[in-house]
Amino acid sequence: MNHLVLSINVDHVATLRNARGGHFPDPVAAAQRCIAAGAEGITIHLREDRRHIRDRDVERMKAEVAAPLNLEMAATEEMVAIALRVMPHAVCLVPEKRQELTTEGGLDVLNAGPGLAEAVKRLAGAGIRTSLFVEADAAPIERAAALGAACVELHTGTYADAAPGDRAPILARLRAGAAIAVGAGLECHAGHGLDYGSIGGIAAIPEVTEVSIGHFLISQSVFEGIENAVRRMRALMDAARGG
Ligand SMILES: CC(=O)[C@@H](O)[C@H](O)COP(=O)(O)O
Ligand SMILES: NCC(=O)COP(=O)(O)O
Repeated sequence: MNHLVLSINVDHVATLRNARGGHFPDPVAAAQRCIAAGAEGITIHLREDRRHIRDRDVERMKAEVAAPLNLEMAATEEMVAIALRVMPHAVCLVPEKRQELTTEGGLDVLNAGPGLAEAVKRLAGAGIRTSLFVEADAAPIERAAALGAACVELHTGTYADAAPGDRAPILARLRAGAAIAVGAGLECHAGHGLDYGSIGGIAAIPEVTEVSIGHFLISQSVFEGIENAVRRMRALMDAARGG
């Protein structure tokens, strides 16, 4: 089967750093270790409230990590300006609520105002691979293609949070969504909440070409080290992909 790219989200290294207000642990150093261990990209989410990743982290990540940088952000004027200045390899536009603990679902692409279309146009026009974080339904996926996005990232949080015995219908919806995305000419990515137990189902979807995984792997690093956690995830992905 085709290769599945693993992009590690290091947001929660910054969460730990910010807990004490200093410089340790450094999310850039963590990202470098992930790449050395076999990850192929780094994802960071610059939130409007800067609760974990901060502006300087975005700049350093671009300058100091030799791997494609995927910047997750809301489609606001402030964030678009930052992306156009830093020029990450990729931007994934996500919904964002200040009160949420984490991203709760896909973008409401169908009811989005002109700001979303304008953001896609400016980012894609600057040569940044632009993705929309969506639920695995035909309407938002097809609208993402119509807006000129290069990719969609399917929200896997509902699948990952479900009990293993309840996952089959959710996985079937993700599988169908991935086929719709590719049929619409989009690259199909997936992410949110994935762990060692849930990655197999997603990695086995051939249309999915990239996954981003963060909270679980950074947490698991406490027990087995970040390099081992990345290697183990990579091995599970490869096994699900058929070697
Ligand atoms: C868009 C997405 O799925 C996320 O992973 C998001 O970046 C998570 O944000 P937090 O890292 O703040 O939970
Ligand atoms: N886009 C998903 C992501 O970056 C990581 O999400 P999570 O594994 O931290 O839930």
